[in-house]
Amino acid sequence: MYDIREWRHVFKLDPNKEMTDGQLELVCESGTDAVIVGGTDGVTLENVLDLMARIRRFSVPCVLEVSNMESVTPGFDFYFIPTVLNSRNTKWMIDLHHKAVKEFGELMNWNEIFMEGYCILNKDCKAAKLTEANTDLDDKDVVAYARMAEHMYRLPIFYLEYSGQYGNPQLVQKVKSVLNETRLFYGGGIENEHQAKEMAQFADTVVVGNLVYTDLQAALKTVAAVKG
Ligand SMILES: CC(C)=CCC/C(C)=C/CC/C(C)=C/CC/C(C)=C/CC/C(C)=C/CC/C(C)=C/CC/C(C)=C/COP(=O)(O)OP(=O)(O)O
Ligand SMILES: O=P(O)(O)OC[C@@H](O)CO
Ligand SMILES: [Mg+2]
Repeated sequence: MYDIREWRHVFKLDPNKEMTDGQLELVCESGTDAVIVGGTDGVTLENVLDLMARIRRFSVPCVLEVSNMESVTPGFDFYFIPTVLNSRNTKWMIDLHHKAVKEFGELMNWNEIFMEGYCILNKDCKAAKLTEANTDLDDKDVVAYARMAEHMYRLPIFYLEYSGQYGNPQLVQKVKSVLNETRLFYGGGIENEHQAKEMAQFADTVVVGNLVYTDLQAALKTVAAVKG
């Protein structure tokens, strides 16, 4: 399925974490809509190439979520570029992006590239620390970021990121209620089918990350929970 607007469930695999071929096969053949390759730290060209080549044995769509320029490589179906809307540092909103496009603009196939407006809400996660995210936000602040993503920046994806922590379903519902064109991705702390199903009521796309590494069987069950 190569239309990201139809994705309901995706797994996010961290190139900096170990996974056997058998485990990777279960993930790629699980019925998930796509596999995103991404992480905050330790992402290198070598570990991205290795994971991409191993995922490419399967037919599942495969995305690189760019977290640094050094690890960008051809060969993925899509490239997701995060911009952290609630960062206190313009580096993570626009500066790195400007630098990358200045250098590689000629090579970029814009049809494969999708911007993700991140709103990071778990103050303790690595991405929040790295990007100096202001996580001290109330629901109205988050809803305002969502509206900006859709109406001011016309971003294809608004990503509510709780990496490592299960978020607030009521907030996800509120955010969804103000989005029409922009797709709402929810990711963070999903540990079982129940949580995956709960967030799938409101988010367009549910992202399951760390559970793949901590409890693969539980992670696999989230696919049916979300896709029904
Ligand atoms: C040659 C070729 C094919 C070219 C392709 C063209 C292309 C796509 C070029 C890229 C152009 C471009 C504009 C790049 C942007 C450059 C860049 C570095 C932008 C910054 C991205 C950013 C804001 C990163 C910050 C961190 C972040 C938000 C990462 C997202 C992933 C995330 C939150 C993972 C969760 O963390 P995790 O590591 O899993 O944490 P745990 O280990 O605790 O679980
Ligand atoms: O690893 P978890 O907590 O499932 O989060 C998924 C994803 O949103 C991380 O970027
Ligand atoms: Mg992770």
